[in-house]
Amino acid sequence: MGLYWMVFAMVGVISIFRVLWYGRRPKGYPPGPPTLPIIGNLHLFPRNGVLHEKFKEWADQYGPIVSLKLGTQTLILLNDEMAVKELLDKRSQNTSARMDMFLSEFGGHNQILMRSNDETWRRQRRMYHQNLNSQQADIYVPYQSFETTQLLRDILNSPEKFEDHIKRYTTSVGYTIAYGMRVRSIEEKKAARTMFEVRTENIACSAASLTNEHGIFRMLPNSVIPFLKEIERLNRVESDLWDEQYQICRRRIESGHVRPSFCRDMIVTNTVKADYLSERELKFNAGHAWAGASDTQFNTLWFFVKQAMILYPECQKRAQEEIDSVVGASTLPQWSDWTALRYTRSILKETLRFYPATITGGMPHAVTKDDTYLGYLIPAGAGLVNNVWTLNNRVENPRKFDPSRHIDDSRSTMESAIQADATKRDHFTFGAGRRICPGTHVADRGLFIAISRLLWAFNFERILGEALEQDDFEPGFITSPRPFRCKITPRNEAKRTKISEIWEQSENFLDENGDYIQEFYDRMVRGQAVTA
Ligand code: HEM
Repeated sequence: MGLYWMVFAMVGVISIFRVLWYGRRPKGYPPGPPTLPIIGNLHLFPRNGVLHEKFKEWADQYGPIVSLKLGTQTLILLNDEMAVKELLDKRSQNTSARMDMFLSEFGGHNQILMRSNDETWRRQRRMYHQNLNSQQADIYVPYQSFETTQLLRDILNSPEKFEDHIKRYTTSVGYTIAYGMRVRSIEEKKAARTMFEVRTENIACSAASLTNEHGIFRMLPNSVIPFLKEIERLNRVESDLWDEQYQICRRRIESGHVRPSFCRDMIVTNTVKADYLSERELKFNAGHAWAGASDTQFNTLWFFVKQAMILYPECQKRAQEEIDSVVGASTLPQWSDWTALRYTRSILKETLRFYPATITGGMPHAVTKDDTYLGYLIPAGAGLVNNVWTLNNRVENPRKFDPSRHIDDSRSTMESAIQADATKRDHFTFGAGRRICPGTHVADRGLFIAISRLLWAFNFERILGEALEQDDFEPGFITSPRPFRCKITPRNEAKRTKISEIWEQSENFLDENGDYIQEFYDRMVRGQAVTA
């Protein structure tokens, strides 16, 4: 009996010890804030959405790499350029996995952003490299140019709805690049509304993260946990959505119409056995290109209006003077003006640095095997955060919006990201290493064309008496400014007339549903200019 109780007591003590051990930072890990048993540092995570500021505070206090314990999981913040270059770029073979995430199990692990770096991810990624590289991205410039002509017309007609118009622009550009079809209006297009519903379902994501941290939930049947039912519903909605768009694209190919798109190119090039993707994987790849291109670019352009136009009117004026002298008052700027429009291009770079839509660094990379850096253990399974807010603010006078800091930099986002000296990167907004955003070429073009044309067309002014705080963000995985109002007017009467004329010409290429007519695609495929 005595022995029985002794064993029982020992097992009890060991179990309590083990439970209390959870959440503690083991010896040799990078430094970080003190932990509590079981929860680690979870209690220190702000509830009001200013996580990026907390990450910066920890970086300032503990140095270039900081470790955090989230229950049983470890998160490591990379806070300087050297850490990102060394760990995410140079050691990418070991740092391109994703953390074990419950959310990624839904949809059969087909969401490229969350999928770990297995064979299917490699094939999905390859499709992006093949079909959205810089030459391929050039093919889609006519879509982006066309869509800006509607953007200008929409803002001219209802300037107070500028936010909706920008959202339509990026959603339609994403849709045509993904599938070769347009979104004339988000209200009219159910698929676009559904895409945003699924994409912005943050509550489900944060609920699911609880399940990662407390693994016991993962053993229970999904039917007994209420938020899992919601995630399952969302994933069914998403799967049906991608299926529907894919089938439309497929039918168009079968009927012999050439609509340049990522989906079409994937279907056509999906012939190499070593890189073959199943139909379901193709559908998800196309769907996530659309989703990945829409809210990120929308929020970047919305931020651009906020600071470049409203809070820093002198930058607006300088860019307008540049556009007038380089391009001329009556011609719309083009993608080919990237090199000549130095200041305008710098406004884009500075917007991405100043207000990264992926403000907490996007999805953490994960470590496959134990490693060391600066003498600290980087344990297998830990998440590595490209701590973008901290990294982007490691410049002189960081909270001054100053495009001239990029004036001599004509590199594309990708060229800048892969250069040997990471301290010369323009910003860290698109990530790093093997998981860097594969949409950078498309984003450079779509954002530059929109920004230069908005500056060409309009004056943006602050509404007197209305408060507008510079660093006030909506919390979220993809952040946005808090909604604000501004006054938007054509720069002069000649611009007003020109915007209407350009839209009238553009409309000739649309059918009654607002989709492109065959001639648009024919000219695009032949490389002929389609619109202004
Ligand atoms: C302002 C525009 C954009 C921003 C700021 C942005 C940012 C990011 C970031 C930070 C990541 C994670 C990178 C990492 O893990 O290191 C990412 C991944 C991704 N982005 Fe973008 N992105 C943008 C536009 C686009 C566009 C236009 C597309 C598609 C056409 C796209 C498709 C993707 C995909 C598929 C991934 C997942 C890659 C993977 O996990 O392997 N993004 N993006």
